Amino acid sequence: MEGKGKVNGVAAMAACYQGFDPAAYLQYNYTPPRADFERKDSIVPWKLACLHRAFTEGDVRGELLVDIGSGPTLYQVLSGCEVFNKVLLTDFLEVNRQELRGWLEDEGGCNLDWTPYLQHVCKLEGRRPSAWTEKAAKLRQVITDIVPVDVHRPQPLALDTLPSEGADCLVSCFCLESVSPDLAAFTRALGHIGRLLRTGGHLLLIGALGESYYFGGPGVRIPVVPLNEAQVCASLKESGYTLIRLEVYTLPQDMRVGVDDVSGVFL
Ligand SMILES: Nc1ncnc2c1ncn2[C@@H]1O[C@@H](CSCCNC[C@@H]2Cc3ccc([N+](=O)[O-])cc3CN2)[C@@H](O)[C@H]1O
Repeated sequence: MEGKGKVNGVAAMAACYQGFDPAAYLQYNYTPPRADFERKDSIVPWKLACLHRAFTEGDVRGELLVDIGSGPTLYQVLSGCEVFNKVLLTDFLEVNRQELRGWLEDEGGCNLDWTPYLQHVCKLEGRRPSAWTEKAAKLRQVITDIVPVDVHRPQPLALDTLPSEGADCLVSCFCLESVSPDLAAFTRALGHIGRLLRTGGHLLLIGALGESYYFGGPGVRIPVVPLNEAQVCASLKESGYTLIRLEVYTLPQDMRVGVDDVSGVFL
């Protein structure tokens, strides 16, 4: 039964995603109050500060950074693009890959203005906010491709996508728990993406705690496997990772805006 449940669960998740609406999703999660750069306790500035620290304080740098399940967002690689020569973006849905290409081609074909994000990360880097145009150019220069991914496959990417030794670093934000029907599938997916990483490479994983659903568009309710810190740590250990640091952010009441039932964020 477990095997049968596994196939149906993953197939059912893929069916849920057919209604995913990038523009609505960006509106729900990447505009104020969740993305309010004037508020220290807003979620997006917290995430950007954690990613900035991870890519500048540790020895996390190298040739290739791969973002697993990019969705329609770029914030997850705004710091990493300064310390990796190549950045590969990936997503399961063509609509999201198209959204990312729209920004890359800089012809106004995207649904969110990333300027405040670029300016905020420049500030974190001690640069003047007007350096955001240089950061945008840097990002467009290092993003080598935007490719399909499926974390439920033992080989999540097409075989010839990565060099034989794998990626130096993976980043994955709010993806695995939102695409896995249960904890076992979440843990298996962690193992699958781990095989894309070279020995000694780093995984930066951002995810939701206590989330059981979210809206991927108007009326598009997508089930999520609710996780707590202990389960995240156990799944990482079980799929072969050594945990370096875990940080948890608890959502203030006014960040709970009805688009999901997230109670916290881990990184
Ligand atoms: N099999 C698959 N393999 C890889 N990617 C897949 C697969 N299926 C779907 N995908 C791909 O994964 C998806 C990634 S977006 C997932 C959204 N995660 C939940 C949402 C996000 C969010 C954001 C911000 C905050 N916050 O507190 O600030 C909270 C939350 C919690 N709600 C989507 O791009 C889909 O296209």
